[in-house]
Amino acid sequence: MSVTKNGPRPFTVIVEGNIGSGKTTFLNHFNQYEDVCVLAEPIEMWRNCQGHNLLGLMYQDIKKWSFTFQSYVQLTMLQHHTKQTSCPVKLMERSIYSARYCFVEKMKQDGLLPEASAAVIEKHFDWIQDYANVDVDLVVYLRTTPEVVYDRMMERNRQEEKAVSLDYLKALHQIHEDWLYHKTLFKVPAPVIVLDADLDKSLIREEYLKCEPHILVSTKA
Ligand SMILES: Nc1ncnc2c1ncn2[C@@H]1O[C@H](COP(=O)(O)OP(=O)(O)OP(=O)(O)O)[C@@H](O)[C@H]1O
Repeated sequence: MSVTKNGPRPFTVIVEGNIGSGKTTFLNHFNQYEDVCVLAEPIEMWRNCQGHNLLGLMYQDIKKWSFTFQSYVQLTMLQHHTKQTSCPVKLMERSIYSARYCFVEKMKQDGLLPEASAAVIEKHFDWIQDYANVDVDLVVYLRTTPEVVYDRMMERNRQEEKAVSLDYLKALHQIHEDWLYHKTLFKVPAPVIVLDADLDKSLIREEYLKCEPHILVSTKA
């Protein structure tokens, strides 16, 4: 446990990357370690907010639902960041950071989130950063090319993602790149490990093993 301004918290790792970059697969690999608290697939919460599929609504009518969706994403991410665990390591799929820096930013750029709505999300985000325990220790960036993740997305054929275009994935890719690779866009919340996530499932294990020692630092594994 490291001690921050907000008290003790586990060594916290966030896993970031484009849609279809393999975040869930990466996180599932770490389920084998009992000292690691794995918080995967926040998408399942977005699909069921008291019976409402907010992800589906967002894709059906982005202008109408963007604020509702992003408010809920921010809440679910905050819940994951602050979730208590006795494990020395916490591994999270996405974070309040990618929600704000990648997705809210893209919606703003595209004029899909009114400025006043974006301002409210940003106010919440700033408050959370100042007063909640959302610090992280490591970012794992699953780096991909847009064409590869587009093929994966088509193959998995998620109902809600039918409207997602290659152009959208290219734009999201660029935001991830500028944020986590070139480090020119927004503040990076922790040191970044970059993995080649274009690799096929049969070869990606090697990449996982490369970063394991950096993640399991505080465990007995
Ligand atoms: N703020 C946001 N944070 C995360 N996803 C968002 C956000 N806004 C919209 N989305 C949408 O949620 C869906 C889930 O994408 P995400 O990359 O989080 O998971 P994934 O594609 O299942 O990950 P992977 O395939 O890498 O395991 C996508 O359709 C994405 O466009």
